[in-house]
Parts: sequence; structure tokens; C-alpha cells
Amino acid sequence: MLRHLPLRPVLPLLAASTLCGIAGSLGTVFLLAVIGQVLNGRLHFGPDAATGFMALALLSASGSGLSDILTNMTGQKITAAVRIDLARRMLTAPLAALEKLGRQGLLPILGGDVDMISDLAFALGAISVAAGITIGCLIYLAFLSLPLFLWLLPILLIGGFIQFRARSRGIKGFWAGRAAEDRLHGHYRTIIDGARELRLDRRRRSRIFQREVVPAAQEVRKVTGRAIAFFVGANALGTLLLFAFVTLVLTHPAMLPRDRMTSFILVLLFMKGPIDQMMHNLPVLGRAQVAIRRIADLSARFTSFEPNVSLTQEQDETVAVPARITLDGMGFDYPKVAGAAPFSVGPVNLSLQRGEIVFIVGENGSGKTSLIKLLLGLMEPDQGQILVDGVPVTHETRDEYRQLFHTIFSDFHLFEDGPPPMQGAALNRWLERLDLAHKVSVKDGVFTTTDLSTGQRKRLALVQAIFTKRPIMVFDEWAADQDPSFRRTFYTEILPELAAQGATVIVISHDDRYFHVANRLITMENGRIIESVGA
Ligand SMILES: Nc1ncnc2c1ncn2[C@@H]1O[C@H](COP(=O)(O)OP(=O)(O)OP(=O)(O)O)[C@@H](O)[C@H]1O
Repeated sequence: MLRHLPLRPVLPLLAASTLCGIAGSLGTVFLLAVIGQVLNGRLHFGPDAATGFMALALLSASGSGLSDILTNMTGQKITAAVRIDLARRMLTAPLAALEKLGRQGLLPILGGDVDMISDLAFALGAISVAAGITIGCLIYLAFLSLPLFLWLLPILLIGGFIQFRARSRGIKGFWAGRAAEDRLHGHYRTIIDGARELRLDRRRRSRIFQREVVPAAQEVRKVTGRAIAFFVGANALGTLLLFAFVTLVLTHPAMLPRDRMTSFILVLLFMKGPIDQMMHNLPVLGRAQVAIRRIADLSARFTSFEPNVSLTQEQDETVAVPARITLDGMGFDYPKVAGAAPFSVGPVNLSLQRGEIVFIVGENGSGKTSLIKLLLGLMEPDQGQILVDGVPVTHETRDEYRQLFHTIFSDFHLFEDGPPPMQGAALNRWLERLDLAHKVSVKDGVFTTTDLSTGQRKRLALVQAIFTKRPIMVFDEWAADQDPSFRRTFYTEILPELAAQGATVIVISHDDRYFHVANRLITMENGRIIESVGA
């Protein structure tokens, strides 16, 4: 499982942790040896021995403690690297991959599974220290009596085998548990997103609770509980085997001189502590193994084909404003959905001139938003290309190309901050004009509130759009939530003003009262442009 983790940068930390662990384990084993010698009367525990004993105790405690801390640091570094990598991938992955998984597919992995790696960091510290001490104890046992150690060996092997079997059964259970948790998260999402509807519909609310949430929660409990039972059962068997061995040794006192026998049993019983600690933490390792695989699967889906998607450029560069953008035979086929007719957009041939106002109209589902997504370079076309002043947009230049646009989608996300110049008298004028000044202002580049009505939120998004000053503005049914007066202001005043300032304005609209504002009216039907009226 570790091959899926970014281990290379943490190798020095791991090496330091291992060295400290070895030092701590040596300290512990020597402590045990001294205790054995004193109990057997072979060592007088005078002031010198006591000082040496305390020095060994210091070595044991500090070595194990440091090893634990360093392993934890390693784990936390790995967790941070995984978190950053996932965010980077999500910000640069093809949009289709992100949309396909959706929040329901993503959030359980980003939350639960990534947190599991963080838990692994704590567990690994404890396991590695315990493993070091156990190995040290085993070496000391072999030194005390090789024949008895050879007797012990098969018992250890049987215990190891039981653990191995329990582990693979347990991990299967953890996989099933995570799948059930994913379903549960889906139901949580329905409860949150559909909160209003569920208050109003007792029948649906009861059905979701009784038939979806409760069975999913019980399923998680059942499969995870069963998986943990495998680990606990194996642990109990291991304990039984250990005491069976102690019984064997005690019933054959002639096998070893008495003093060695005492030391042997002392070390054996002491060893149970670290072994228990390892066993206790093994389920965490199992769950982390599942989590790491799930994260690796997710990462594999988010591989960007675009080489130049920047995550470091915080300022807009001044871009040359293109005179013409052309969609040249562009087409896109949506993946087939069972039971539904496949939908394709295009092939589309369309040219957009700088400064014109273009309306895209058509019935619901005719492909207007899909066409816009193709134009914005958000969907990888199955055919055709985009030309900017005659130059094709490539994988390399697509992110650069997208920076030409500012879009307010019909299901837009309102960011709380605006572009850096969003301040001063110009901002106040726009807030006044859009009747927002009494509701919201901007403090340190951030809106004082976004808790507004749907129409007001859209107007705030419009303020952002205006101050972002991109050469091409796209509005997807912006006016749908506006009252008649703002609708009129938007179509008859704001759009012409933007165009007069040199912006190309593309509007998806069903407001046929204002179609006359457009320089060009493009009508879509069944994924194709069936009419283009105007300049
Ligand atoms: N994520 C998707 N997966 C599969 N098919 C999709 C997806 N999104 C859209 N479609 C298909 O594309 C068709 C057109 O959708 P689109 O959103 O482009 O229409 P629209 O003209 O903008 O509609 P509306 O006026 O209702 O906003 C849909 O009817 C659907 O068949």
C-alpha cells in the first residue's frame, strides 16, 4: 500500500525515526536483562548499577519517544502532501472527471479517507516502537536460550499466520464498510440539500430515514464491527498461544537453568505489552490500507491532460483582446445514459466578433449551456477546434484561452471576494445601481455578506463580473431571477454598456422581449445551431 504514498521526501525522517527506535528498543532490552540479573541474584543493585539502570531507562524512553514523534511527523507530512496533491489534481483535472464523481463521490474520500491517513500517522508511531521492542526482546530470548527460542518460533509463525488471515478478512470488511459509508454520505447530502422539501413531505422523509439512512448506518456498524472482530479474535488467539507456551516452559523446568528461565519468562511476558499495542493498532493499518487505495483510485481519475494549468499565478496578465473567436466544426458527445437517447452537441461552426452582443436561445435541453461549455474550453471536444484570431487553441494554451472569459452560470458559485480593484467610488456606484448598497459592502476585498436573496446574489456576481474586466462575458440565464425592473436594466442598459466598452457579450436567454438587444440571435435545437439571425 505504501507505494501509493509520497514517501521519497520523508525518507530522512523515517531513517532518523528508525535509528531512534533501535536505540530505544536496545535500551528496553538491556533494562530487562538487568532486571533479570538482579532478580536472579547475579547482579548487586548498588548505586552504580542504579545509575546505569536510570541511564538505560533514559535511553529507552527518549529513543522510543523520539521515534514515535518522528514517525508521527512523517505521517503528518505524508498526510499534508496527499491533501495538497488532491486539491491540486481537483483544480487542474478535466471538469468532466470532477462532475462525474460529484460531491457525493468526492467528499467521503476527501474527508474520511484522508483523515484515516492522519490516524495512520499516530498508529504507525506506536506500531513501529512496539515492533522495535518486540524484535529486541526476541533477539534477547534467542540469546537466553536458543532451543527454547526455536520452540517459540513455530508459535510465533502460527500467530503471524492467524493475524495475516484475520487481516485479509478484516480488510474486506473495511472495504464494504467504506462503501456503505459512501451511501450514508449520499443520504446525508439528500437530507441537507432537500431539507425544505423533506420538512414538507412526511412520506418521503420517513422513507429516506427508515429505508435509506437507518439500513446504511446499520450496514456500516455490521460490516465494520465484523471486520474488527476478526482482528480482536486473532489477538485473543495470539494471547492464548503465548500463555500456552508459558505453560509448556513452566511444566518443563529442566529445559533451562532456573535463572535463565526467570529471565526468559519475564521477557516473554513483558513482550506481550508491545505485541498487544501492535495488535491494537492493526485495524487502523487495515483501514488506512483501504483509504490509501481509495485515494489512489481517485488521484488516478484526476490526471490532467493540460500541461499549463497554473496554480501560482495570482494576478491576471494583460492579455491581447482577440478580434474574433471561431468554433470550427466543434462537437461533443455526452456519455450514454441507460434508458435515455444519447445527446450530442454540434458540429457547430460559429464566429464571435469583438464587441458584439450574441444571444443564444432555444428550448430547454436544446444544448445552449453545453455549447457555452465547449466555447469556454471546459469540455474536451470530440471533434473540431477553437481558433483565436485564426490560431488554434491547444492543450498547452487552453488554460490561457479560458482567462479571456468571465461567466455567470445559471447554477453559479458566488465567491466571497472580488478581483483586487473592486473598491472605491466605482464599486459604490455599481452597488447603488444594482440596489445592493444598503445590503452589502466590500471590506478588504471581501463582501461583508453573501447571505442574500437569489436575485441579489446574482447581482453581486454581476458586480464581480464587471470588475474582473475580461474581454468576453458570458451570462447563462442571468436575468431569470430578476424582477422586471432589473431585467430591463440588465438587457437594455448594462449589456450595451459592456459591449460599448469593447467586451464581447454572450447571453443565454429565454426573455424574448429583449431579443432585439442582440446583434446576433443564435437558435439551438437538439444540440445544433438551426438559425443565426443578425450581423
Ligand atoms: N452531465 C451530463 N451528462 C449527460 N448528459 C448531459 C449532461 N449535461 C447535459 N446533458 C445533456 O445535454 C442536453 C442539453 O443540456 P444543456 O444544459 O446544454 O441544455 P440547455 O439548452 O442549456 O437547457 P436549459 O434551457 O434547460 O438550461 C440535456 O438534455 C442532456 O441530455
